[in-house]
Amino acid sequence: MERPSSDGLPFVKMHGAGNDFVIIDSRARDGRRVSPAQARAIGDRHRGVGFDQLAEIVPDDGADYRLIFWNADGSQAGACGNASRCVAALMLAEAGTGAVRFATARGILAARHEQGGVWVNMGAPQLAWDEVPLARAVDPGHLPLEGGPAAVGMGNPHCVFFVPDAEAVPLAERGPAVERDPLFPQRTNVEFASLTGPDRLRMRVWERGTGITLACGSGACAAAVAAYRRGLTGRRVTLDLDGGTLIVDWREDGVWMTGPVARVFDGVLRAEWLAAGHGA
Ligand SMILES: N[C@@H](CCC[C@H](N)C(=O)O)C(=O)O
Repeated sequence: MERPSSDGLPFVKMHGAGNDFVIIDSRARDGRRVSPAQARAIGDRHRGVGFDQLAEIVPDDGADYRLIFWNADGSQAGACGNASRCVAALMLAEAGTGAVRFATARGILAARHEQGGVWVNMGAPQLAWDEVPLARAVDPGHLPLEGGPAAVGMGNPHCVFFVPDAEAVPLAERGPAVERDPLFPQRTNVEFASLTGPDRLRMRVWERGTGITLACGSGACAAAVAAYRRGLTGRRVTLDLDGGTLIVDWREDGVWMTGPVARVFDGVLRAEWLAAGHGA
């Protein structure tokens, strides 16, 4: 079989609790960057590679690296907790250090080895209506929507519903309707969570720009923050998602999150495929 041409675009495929990512390192690409059309083409699960998010690593003057997050529909996201953990696992191994600092659209975040895993500090939750952001001044703790969900920003918007049974929610119907509710000027990620034990939530997710995913790290952070604020849990919460379990710990210096990480395969997007207009 013909080997990939050397001028193709290398990538790494990873997942964190089933939330899957294509990771492209643009630090040595002479300023070339992923375009929205390329992100959509690479994200096509039939004609491309497929991902929930594409994480692009670019250089940054004030941090070890900068991350740009792309959704499968070609839109960008200000935060992605699970991709941040996956890239941090690569970077911690590459740097041979115990900690890294990386820049994102919401500022500089940190990740480090701790308690046998890779933890990422997703920063302070955004709890004011205009920080989430919401379209008008309502109480983000109890939104005027059916079910009275909570809105929490984690660098991206989240709408968290606490329901008796997350399994019973028709996610494919409720998710897109809430994602595009006029209360969310930038659309929103949508989470349905049920309390299943002390400091433990079962959660299912509809992600803005992607749809149903097996896990969402920033969503887990938002749900843990909302659960604490409602008096349902303490500040350290275990969340069981469709693809695995995440742990969130809301500390003085930010909302920390950890969970499983796997490097699945390395590949090269063929130069011919890219040049043929797939994502041009
Ligand atoms: N999978 C993510 C969140 C990805 C971004 C989201 N779809 C958005 O548009 O905000 C995570 O692990 O946080």
